[in-house]
Amino acid sequence: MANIHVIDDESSVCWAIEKLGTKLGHEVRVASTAEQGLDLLQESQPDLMFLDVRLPGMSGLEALPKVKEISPGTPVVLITAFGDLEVAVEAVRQGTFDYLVKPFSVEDIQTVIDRALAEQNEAEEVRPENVSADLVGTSLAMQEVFKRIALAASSVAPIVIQGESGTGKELVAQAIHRYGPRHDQPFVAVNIASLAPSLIESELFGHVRGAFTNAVQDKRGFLQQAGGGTLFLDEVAEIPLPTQAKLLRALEQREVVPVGGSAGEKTDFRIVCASHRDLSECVKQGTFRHDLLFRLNTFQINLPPLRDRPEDIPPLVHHFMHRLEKEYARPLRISAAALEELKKRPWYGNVRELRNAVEHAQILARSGVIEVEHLPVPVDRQWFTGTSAETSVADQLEANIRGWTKAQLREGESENLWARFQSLAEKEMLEELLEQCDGQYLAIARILGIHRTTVKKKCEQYGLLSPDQKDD
Ligand SMILES: Nc1ncnc2c1ncn2[C@@H]1O[C@H](COP(=O)(O)OP(=O)(O)OP(=O)(O)O)[C@@H](O)[C@H]1O
Repeated sequence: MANIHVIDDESSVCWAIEKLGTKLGHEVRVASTAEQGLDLLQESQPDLMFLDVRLPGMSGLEALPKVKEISPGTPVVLITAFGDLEVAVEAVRQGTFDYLVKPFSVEDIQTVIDRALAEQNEAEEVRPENVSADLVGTSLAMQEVFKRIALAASSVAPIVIQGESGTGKELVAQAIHRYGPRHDQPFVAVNIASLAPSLIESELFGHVRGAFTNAVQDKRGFLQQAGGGTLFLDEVAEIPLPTQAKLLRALEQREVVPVGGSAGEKTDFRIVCASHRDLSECVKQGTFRHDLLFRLNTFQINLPPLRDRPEDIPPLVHHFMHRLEKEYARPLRISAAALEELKKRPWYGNVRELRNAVEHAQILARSGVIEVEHLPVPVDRQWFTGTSAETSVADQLEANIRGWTKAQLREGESENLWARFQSLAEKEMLEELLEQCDGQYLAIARILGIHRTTVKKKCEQYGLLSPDQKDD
């Protein structure tokens, strides 16, 4: 039997925890203010405490250091109706065990009680400096994200952030850095998709003078620049396979060898990666090394698309409006109808699209009130997913195959039609894949779902070998 204290001014919360706790065989004592709770604590030190953040008089966060002083071994679960990133960070920083966002279910309470009593205070330290409210979100999904950011910041493990474009992956990476122990060291953000594929390796690892035609002097790469701090690799799935191998080596050995160099430079950076692609899928398709994913994916944060958390739209709109008010030094408001309209839209471009829409509307709203007619037209899904382009390529291919077949028949070239078509298609596909996969048969075999020796045989058959192609 454990001794549990609940400090909350909402009697229904006290009641629910008391009822469940008693049912589980624990002794539960309740208090409705922090002051009463501290008195209770002087009488008996509980095995677990539930503490509301918003209390009349002294707040839960103010009471927390006193609780820790009186009863240092007691795991504390913070309860908040207004959970935000700062609360999450502060909660973890102060060594609280967990925090619950209202409304929560009986199952949530039971999970927390079971975990706390089993583990007895496993919370870790994070630094509180530079707390900022850049990441906005009141939805439960975002509260979970804040909680994971706080936990990620308290460790130095590699982190993978997954989410559609515009969901705030870079902001999350910045927050992990800002709240972490390396916050006063560099934060180096690199969007791999924005680099020319042929330059990715030298941009990441640097190069020595003379390594290639334009390498007129030694250059430090992003990995070296991030030394001591955090390296954020956005769109990490776009790193070519050979460079992935080099990145893995650098992470394992904490040493960076510049392109054209022979000696490695010791470096120590924390790596945070992001991708809008499912990296496990990329591994299945052979475009991402499984050992690298294994190395990077110690802890994952998934950012839900904005359309799955519409309750975040009003606070985000007000956040962006507030920033514009400050930038343009003029008050800005939004009509209820315009806000309703924004809440209804699917936001395939996520928060970035919403931010752009607010900025667009602000320019047109000369009176300072954003109305429906000031909003831009919703952007088509295909614009973000590229499905229309892909469909039209597929359509073109189909049409071309029909056209080619007709032409062959017309010209009386029907002999071995199937074999001729197959070799035509195979050759083009293999040629493209050899280029994409830097000549590695194994990677091509994974993508095609056929055996490596078949790939090799076919490449030889079509004369696609070149002396500089590496055989994995
Ligand atoms: N929760 C949020 N609160 C406030 N601003 C946000 C939030 N999420 C995203 N933004 C804003 O939306 C824009 C896009 O965010 P960010 O660049 O972090 O997204 P991303 O997921 O990294 O996008 P991409 O994958 O395209 O690089 C930025 O202006 C960012 O400030």
